[in-house]
Amino acid sequence: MASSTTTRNKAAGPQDLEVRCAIVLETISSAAATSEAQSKNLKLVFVTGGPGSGKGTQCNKIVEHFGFEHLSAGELLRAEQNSDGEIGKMIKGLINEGKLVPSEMTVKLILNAMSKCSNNKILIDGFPRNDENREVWDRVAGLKPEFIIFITSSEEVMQNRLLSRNEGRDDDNLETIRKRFKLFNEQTLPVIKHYESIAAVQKVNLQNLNIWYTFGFPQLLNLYC
Ligand SMILES: Nc1ncnc2c1ncn2[C@@H]1O[C@H](COP(=O)(O)OP(=O)(O)O)[C@@H](O)[C@H]1O
Ligand SMILES: O=c1ccn([C@@H]2O[C@H](COP(=O)(O)OP(=O)(O)O)[C@@H](O)[C@H]2O)c(=O)[nH]1
Repeated sequence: MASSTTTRNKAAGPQDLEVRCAIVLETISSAAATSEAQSKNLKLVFVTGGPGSGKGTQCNKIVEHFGFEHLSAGELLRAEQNSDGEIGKMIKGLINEGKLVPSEMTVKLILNAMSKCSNNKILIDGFPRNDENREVWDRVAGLKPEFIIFITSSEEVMQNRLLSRNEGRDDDNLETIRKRFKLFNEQTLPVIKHYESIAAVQKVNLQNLNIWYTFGFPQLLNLYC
């Protein structure tokens, strides 16, 4: 409990109290989306891995070959950062600092996006990133993933990929990349460890694989989804 509070304070800052309250209120209404989601026989797969490990790349291939819908938490947040007002500014600031956006906001965006999906097979890319993310997800969404894909690579390879991916992202600079790696090691790896005790985690090293890995996923996807 104490560690979630610390993470929460670090991510949001005291000036965001008003913003946080608004988010919590909106989150309650997205609980309605959750019960609808449950009745759709949803199959969720979480896709995790360090920044630049290739999560988005593999997700695009899985969508192409296995008919999943791809929801990237980072992309949903980047779309939201352009919204007017304090919330957009807050998200932009946190992403550019390599910090996490408050969990309520991310969960709300994922649930809203899920409620618009007609597909019942959904990849959730880049979430949850820390224990507090997972707690809020479990509390608000209450949906367990069928399994988790965990993509690994060395930091050197991931850093080179991020610095040359040319997507115009402000957070793909050396200083922020180092902060994102630190956050991944300190906060995301423990969440993956947690999932290893309650769900199947498929770990795939794509460091030397210059191609997509879809050929490795069919058994899993057929088995679980
Ligand atoms: N297996 C791979 N081999 C070489 N380059 C890759 C591989 N997977 C992804 N990339 C490249 O690395 C960069 C980061 O990949 P991306 O899928 O955006 O990572 P993430 O979503 O994990 O941040 C992109 O430019 C992508 O084209
Ligand atoms: O659940 C999430 C997912 C992403 N982010 C923010 O969005 C950034 C980019 O995440 P994304 O998954 O798009 O990229 P990656 O860092 O994996 O390359 C992260 O560094 C965080 O600042 C967040 O706060 N919560």
